[in-house]
This record gives sequence, C-alpha cells and structure tokens, in this order.
Amino acid sequence: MSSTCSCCEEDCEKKVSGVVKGVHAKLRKKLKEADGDYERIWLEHCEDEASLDEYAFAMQHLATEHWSSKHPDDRIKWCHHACRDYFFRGGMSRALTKDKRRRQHDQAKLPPLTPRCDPTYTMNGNLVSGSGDCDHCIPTSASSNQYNTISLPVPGPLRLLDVGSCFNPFLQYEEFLSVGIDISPAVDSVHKCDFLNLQLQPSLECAPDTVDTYLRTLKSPVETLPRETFHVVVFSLLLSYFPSPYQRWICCQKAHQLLQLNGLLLIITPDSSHQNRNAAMIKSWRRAVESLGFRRWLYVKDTHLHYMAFRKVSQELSLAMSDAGPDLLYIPQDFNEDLEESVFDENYQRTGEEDRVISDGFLELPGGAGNHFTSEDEEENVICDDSSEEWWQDSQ
Ligand SMILES: C[S@@+](CC[C@H](N)C(=O)[O-])C[C@H]1O[C@@H](n2cnc3c(N)ncnc32)[C@H](O)[C@@H]1O
Repeated sequence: MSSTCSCCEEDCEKKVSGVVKGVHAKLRKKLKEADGDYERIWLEHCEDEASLDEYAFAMQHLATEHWSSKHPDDRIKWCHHACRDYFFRGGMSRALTKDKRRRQHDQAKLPPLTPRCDPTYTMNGNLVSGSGDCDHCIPTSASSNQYNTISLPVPGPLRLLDVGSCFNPFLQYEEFLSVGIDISPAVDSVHKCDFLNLQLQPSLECAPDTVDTYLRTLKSPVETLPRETFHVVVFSLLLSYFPSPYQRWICCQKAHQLLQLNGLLLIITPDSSHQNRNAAMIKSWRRAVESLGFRRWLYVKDTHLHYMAFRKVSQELSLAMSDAGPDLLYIPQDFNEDLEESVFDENYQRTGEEDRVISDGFLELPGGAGNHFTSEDEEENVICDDSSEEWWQDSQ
C-alpha cells in the first residue's frame, strides 16, 4: 500500500523509491556493459550531478516521510542501541573478557615461554614480545596504545562516521559526535565525500577533545581523514549501493583503518527473503569482514534487513584467513540484476506483530531485560526468525 506524505501528491512513495532503485539498477547494468570496469563506471556516476541530486532528495524523502510512519528509523535506532549497549552497558567489557579467555586457552596449548620472549602486554591484553619470532609473539607493529585503542569509559562523545549518511540521522543523539559523509548530501550537515576515494592520513595522536574539535570543524568536501579516529563506523544501506563486490571490500578495509581498536563497524543491508535463504551470503560476508581484522559481535535479521555489528579486534589483517577476498562480499543482485530490492519498495512495511517485536524486544541488546537477541559474548549468534517469531542459535 502506497502512502502519501505532507508535501506531495499520491503515489509519491512509488516515484521516490523508483528513483532510488533505478540508480542502483543503472549502476549494475553499466558495470555489466563495461565488462567489470567499476572505476570508470564510478567516475561517470559521481560526475552525474543531476542524477545524484535526484537520488539524494528521493532517499531522504523516502526515509523521513514514508518509512518513518511505518517503521520509525529501525536501522538508526538499532545502531544507537547497539552502541549504547556495547560502550556503556558492558558489551565491550564482556567481549574483551571472552577474548582474554580465548587467548589463555590458545596459549595454554603453546610450548612454555623462553627468555627470548620477554613478554609484555598491550592495553588490549595481547602478549607482545621483543623478538616477535616465536608462537607466543604478536609483532610489536600490532600493539595498541592510548591513541589507537578504545578503553573504557570512553571520554567524551562516541565519534561516529556515518558513510552514505544522506540526511545525517545520527545527529539527533547526544551520545554521538556524528560525522556524516556522502557523495551527494541531502542536508548541509553532511559533508561531500567519496568514501571509495577517501585518502587516509596518519592518526592524530592527540587528546580526545582535540580530535573532537578537529572533527567538529571539518569542511566539505572531505578528501582525507586521519586513521584510528572513530569509535563507530556505520554502513546503513550503503554496501548494496555498489555494483561491484570490490567496492564493498574497499569500504570495509577503510572502515578498519579509520576505527580505533575495539571500535564497532555496523552494517545494515537489505534482504527481504527469509533468514535461511541467504544464510550462505551472510556467512560469506562474515568471513570477508573478519578477515580484515574484525570479529562479529551481533547479528540480527528482520523482515527486510540484516543488521551486523563487528568489533575491530586487531590492527592487522587476520593471516588465518588470508585467502578471503572481495568476492565474498556478494549480493544476490550481482548475479541477477532483475532481482527486486524490496526494502525500497512502496510495499515495504511491517505487520502489527513485527512492530510489537521491535518495540518490545528487538532493540533490547545483551544485558537488557527481556532481550530477544544477544551477542556472541553470551551465545553464539541469536537470530530472529521473522516467520516464526522465534530466536534461535545460529549454527554458522
Ligand atoms: C540507500 S542510501 C542510504 C542512506 C542512509 N544511510 C539510510 O540508511 O537511510 C545510500 C547512500 O550512500 C551514498 N553513497 C554511495 N556511495 C558512496 C560513497 N562512495 N561515499 C559516500 N557516500 C556514498 C549515496 O549517495 C546514498 O545517500
């Protein structure tokens, strides 16, 4: 059922969702015609200002006028609650305790330390050795310090980078210093920036309030950002915008470089099929993102979206999964460009029962009363089955 909004005529929703889906489809078609030359396609896309402006208006309008009456900002609220529970309600501490137990368990299986090991421990509890050449040792380049590592309590606001922000939805939360970037901002508070071509500069290595001031005074367009600056990076409906898995991969790599150790990468991506249908895709995404130095903390599927939270757990790429690569970050539309993106459909809405789940428990994260889903910290992955309204353990 299509809805009308305060400022436009009937069937407006159909029109704006058509604009959004049309841009995604056009990019995919062009990539196919260009035989995979995604760089050329992307350049042309970023130069097409008329199309970008039309998209920005349509996306903002869809989200703030049409979706807001049906399922008010679920994805934005989910990010807010995930951050609150991770940083302020014990999620990060529990995850670190579990990491420590896992390390102790692994190290118990190693031969005893030798004098060459000369063990010292980083802020994150990793064992660092001067020699770096035995099984106990983590190379000193991977060590953490007060500038590149989040320790609790977080001083000041959470620095959140919202990539593909469009209309800066995180500005409403006082816990965040929200930096919104977009190739085509819909509002003045979002900086123009192509994340794919963003340059990274060395980390600022200065006091938190100086970093905050730096971010508060950023000027549009943003072409460079310092590494290891953010507590949170958000990709809300971003990755499926790209026609090529390689572009999604570049984004995840950049997020890793911009986050401080223990920071969170939040990925929300559309999928209106039953949770089991694309389980292989989600498993594949997990493998890809974890190979970049993350560990998954939360996963939820609702009717139209996958919600994922990954913690940055190492400064380096994970060598154990060095065969992982961009192709793991596929979406169904990479193989079938005619597949509908129903999250942008005018029929995108919830049943009353789904609304109840969301308001009662969907947003209750680990440690909250009556929580419906939890993190790997407590159980492996508890996933919402939207057809049976049950949550069960993920066997992935
Ligand atoms: C589907 S919209 C999602 C908007 C918002 N995050 C939300 O959840 O409602 C995707 C956004 O990503 C932006 N975008 C796409 N590629 C980008 C890039 N390389 N750098 C920055 N923004 C990008 C688009 O302009 C668009 O505003």
